[in-house]
Amino acid sequence: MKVLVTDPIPDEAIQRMRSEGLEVDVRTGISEDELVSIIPEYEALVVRSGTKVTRRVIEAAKKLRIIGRAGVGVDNIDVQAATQHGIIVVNAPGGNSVSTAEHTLALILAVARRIPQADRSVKEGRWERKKFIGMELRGKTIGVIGLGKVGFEVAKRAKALEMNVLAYDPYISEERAKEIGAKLVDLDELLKSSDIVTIHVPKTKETEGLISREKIAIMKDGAYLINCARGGLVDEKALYDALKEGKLAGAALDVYEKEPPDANNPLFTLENVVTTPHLGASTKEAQISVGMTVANEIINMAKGLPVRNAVNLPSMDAREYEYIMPYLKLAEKMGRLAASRLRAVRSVRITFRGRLAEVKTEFVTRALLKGLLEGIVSNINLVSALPVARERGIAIEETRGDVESYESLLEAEISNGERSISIAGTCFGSEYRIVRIDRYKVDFVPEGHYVISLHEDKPGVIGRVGTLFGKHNINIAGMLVGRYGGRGGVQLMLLLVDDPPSDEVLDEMVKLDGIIDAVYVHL
Ligand SMILES: NC(=O)C1=CN([C@@H]2O[C@H](COP(=O)(O)OP(=O)(O)OC[C@H]3O[C@@H](n4cnc5c(N)ncnc54)[C@H](O)[C@@H]3O)[C@@H](O)[C@H]2O)C=CC1
Ligand SMILES: O=C(O)C(=O)COP(=O)(O)O
Repeated sequence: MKVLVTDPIPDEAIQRMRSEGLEVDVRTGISEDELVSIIPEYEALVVRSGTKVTRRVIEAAKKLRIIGRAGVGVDNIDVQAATQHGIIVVNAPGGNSVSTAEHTLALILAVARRIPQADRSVKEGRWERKKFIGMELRGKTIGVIGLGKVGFEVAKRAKALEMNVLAYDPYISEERAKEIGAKLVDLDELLKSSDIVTIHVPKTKETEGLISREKIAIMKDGAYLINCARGGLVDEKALYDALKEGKLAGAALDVYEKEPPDANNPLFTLENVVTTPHLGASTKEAQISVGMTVANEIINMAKGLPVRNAVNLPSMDAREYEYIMPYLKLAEKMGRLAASRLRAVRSVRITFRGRLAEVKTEFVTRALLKGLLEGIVSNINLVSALPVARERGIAIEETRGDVESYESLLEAEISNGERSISIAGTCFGSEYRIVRIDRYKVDFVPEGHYVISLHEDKPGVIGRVGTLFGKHNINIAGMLVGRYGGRGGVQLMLLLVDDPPSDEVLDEMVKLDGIIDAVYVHL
């Protein structure tokens, strides 16, 4: 896999990818035009907040399969365009939360005690002790907007400074807020009551301009505003006016509407504004953490393993992820097997039984659809499988239930409108097995070249098949006959062959006395 890195990440992360045989090129600081011209040769792209991964970049990419964001915010990546092109976007949630929270605290203390201004004054030869009167934090109220990973860590640290913590986050539970001693309130109440307002929400269509001129107007007089999340969440012009007029006592900003900002940004002329150049995540620890997370995701992808933190796929915790992994392989193989027997699939019903019914299974469904569609649609993967299946009008139904004799069972009933096939499988640790095809009980690891056929249960059929394959010099490595209902009737045969048979061999096989049909599938 060829990997392009366009923002600075630690050497350790680059070496990690190289040690797994990945070819890594580092080209930091390149323009969009340069990126567009070189992206076609790469399968993976690693960025931070500096590179803008626009639709134009994504459309120019010919082989790109994964974009790794060594950090959290993905607002610099056109995720929708990536999804449409089947490109997985991964980030590294949590790895930089503490560093960003610490930076937020540093900004709060800096603006409340006017440290940068005082530092400048001393270095310029003055001794202005009366000028730099600050505000004690103890007993003051801090309003945390967005009680996610960073917001939570900020709240925790504010408590240690003996502050009252209010939080506004419509997506978080009361219990989570209580854990940290924060009181959940609505946005207006938070703004009216807080001496310090700090923002920790992602930049989305919903949050853009969240702290508008109207919202600033309802803030407490003499309050401070801290933005260590994203530019564009705060109306910079309105913030400037509020600071200039003395409505707000000060602001501390790590992020800007435009990055890098224009040197003549009016906010930079104000004495009561403290600034840093998007440094929240810039610690050695955070960079190693997010860099290694993304490197490992890219290595997983290169090995054909699913990734853990895709923003355009559901996320999973580590235990669920481990449990579900073999089921992803199983589901994909079940999809392939079904596709070999049915052409245009119209409906898929998936049943998760046992422990599997209790975990997040969206990946399993996607893996099954991937197996079903990969022979028909190019560039199908876990990201594109679901939208592509929907686009093609495939009805997808998921149900859950109990099971006896296995810990978990995965069942799929797949139909093309005329015929259907039903397959069931299970996993034992990391090993996956198919245990039923239609009404036939089987038990095999679906790996390798298979010929699957139906035949009349009468003497001589299996011998004739053996002779045919022998004649064409195809070694039969394994054979399994799934019997249903005792002697006679129609039975299922699975042949594991060392080499794929040609269409002519399969035609010859179907013509043999007693054979009803036969298909080849690579599992
Ligand atoms: N300055 C820097 O270098 C860094 C900045 N960040 C930024 O900080 C922000 C937060 O990051 P994390 O805590 O890791 O993300 P997160 O996803 O853990 O937390 C975001 C929180 O915002 C809440 N939220 C979403 N929409 C909301 C709305 N309309 N109103 C109120 N709350 C809302 C969510 O429920 C969630 O709890 C992101 O914008 C991220 O990009 C993160 C790391 C470093
Ligand atoms: O992780 C984030 O969201 C950040 O804002 C950090 O950005 P950076 O990786 O330092 O460019």
